[in-house]
Amino acid sequence: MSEPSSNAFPVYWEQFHRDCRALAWRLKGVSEWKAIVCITRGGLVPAAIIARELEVRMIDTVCVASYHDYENQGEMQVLKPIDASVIDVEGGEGEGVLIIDDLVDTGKTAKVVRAMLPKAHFATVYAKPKGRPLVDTFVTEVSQDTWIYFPWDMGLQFQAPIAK
Ligand SMILES: O=P(O)(O)OC[C@H]1O[C@H](OP(=O)(O)OP(=O)(O)O)[C@H](O)[C@@H]1O
Ligand SMILES: O=c1[nH]c(=O)c2nc[nH]c2[nH]1
Ligand SMILES: [Mg+2]
Repeated sequence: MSEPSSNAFPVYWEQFHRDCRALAWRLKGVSEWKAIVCITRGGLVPAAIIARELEVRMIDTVCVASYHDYENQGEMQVLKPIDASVIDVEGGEGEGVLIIDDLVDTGKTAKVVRAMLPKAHFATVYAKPKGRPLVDTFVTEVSQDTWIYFPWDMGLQFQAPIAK
């Protein structure tokens, strides 16, 4: 079991959309992107925004699960591999393929997916220091003891006044 995160980094929809657009700007011109592979489920929303901005229409998923319990990573399971039509793009190693995830934390997910397409470009919106060496392009780094709260995981609730 890992130490609980001591900092919280809540991300709102508007900020997330802006950060995904910033990532698209960084990726524009890096390569002629032939396909996007998004790592479910966290990569689905950024991949939709980036595919729209970079006009990529060939989109696939690689389905993995490892955080079965909040903040505690278990054994990595690959539920669905990358499709052969994407593996075969440009001769098989991932040249011109963009892999998208919402964040890299320990780097465990990135390591497993990178091994599937070694020449693909790996991009995330957020990165923590342990996983950062596995990412080619990202937008914002947060400390390792920060937990990022995504808008799709949150809801509105009453806040007690600060004075209380
Ligand atoms: O760098 P790591 O320590 O491997 O952590 C990063 C991964 O953890 C989260 O996914 P998660 O496995 O929780 O599944 P989800 O995307 O379905 O929420 C996140 O979306 C990344 O894919
Ligand atoms: O919502 C999340 N926030 C995080 O900081 C994180 N790290 C791994 N998996 C994560 N999921
Ligand atoms: Mg994920």
